[in-house]
Amino acid sequence: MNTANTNPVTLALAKGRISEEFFAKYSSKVKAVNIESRKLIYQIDHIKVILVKPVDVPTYVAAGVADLGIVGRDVILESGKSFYELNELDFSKCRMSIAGFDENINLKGSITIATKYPNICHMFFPNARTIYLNGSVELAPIMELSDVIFDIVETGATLKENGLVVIKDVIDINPVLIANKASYKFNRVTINEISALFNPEEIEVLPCTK
Ligand SMILES: Nc1ncnc2c1ncn2[C@@H]1O[C@H](COP(=O)(O)OP(=O)(O)OP(=O)(O)O)[C@@H](O)[C@H]1O
Ligand SMILES: O=P(O)(O)OC[C@H]1O[C@H](OP(=O)(O)OP(=O)(O)O)[C@H](O)[C@@H]1O
Repeated sequence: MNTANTNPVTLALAKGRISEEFFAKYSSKVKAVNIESRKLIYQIDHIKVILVKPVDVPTYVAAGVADLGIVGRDVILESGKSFYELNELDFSKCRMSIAGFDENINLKGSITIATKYPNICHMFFPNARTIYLNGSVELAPIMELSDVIFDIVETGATLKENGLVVIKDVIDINPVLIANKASYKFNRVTINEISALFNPEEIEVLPCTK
């Protein structure tokens, strides 16, 4: 990743779907990354890329251990942590929606919502009771644990295969390039150059030797 300024920068990249789609999107420019590898640190010129569980990216960036992060807006909102948001990135797009069986349910009423995202859910549906689940959220209304779910929808296949329908689309989700506020203040030129690189895509990934 060539920029005029070469101050060292650490980028926490959400491991899994986002890192895979990030490397796929930049595949013509990216080399020496084996997606199957267990390696967690790569060096892209002066940028150290660390592969981090999505939910942990805000923790690394808020602590300033990573200057930059790339993670879904869902995770950013749920974390409640404060960063600068530099770029919305154009891959791994999805949306967060309310889904269930009854399209006429009153979403402003005292309903029960199962979700992996209780904080975001409370922002949009303050009257609802939320039940936290860590995955397979679609099961909750089927098993009568909740009235509806608040979850990520991409293709809609999971909802369809489980007989659920979208009742309300709530928010569009993209990966976002975020910056630690102090890092941005002291390293603004380098970080702005990196931010600009994410559109024209000039990235070369090399294994980290340290
Ligand atoms: N169909 C989808 N399902 C889930 N997340 C999606 C989808 N499409 C895009 N995303 C984005 O990808 C991110 C989740 O990636 P991934 O599924 O690899 O992680 P995860 O399974 O939530 O995390 P972990 O491995 O820590 O449980 C979300 O935060 C969201 O921004
Ligand atoms: O609209 P679709 O394309 O079907 O994608 C949406 C599904 O993908 C995610 O689940 P994930 O695969 O992350 O598994 P999880 O249920 O264990 O969170 C999400 O929670 C939905 O279940």
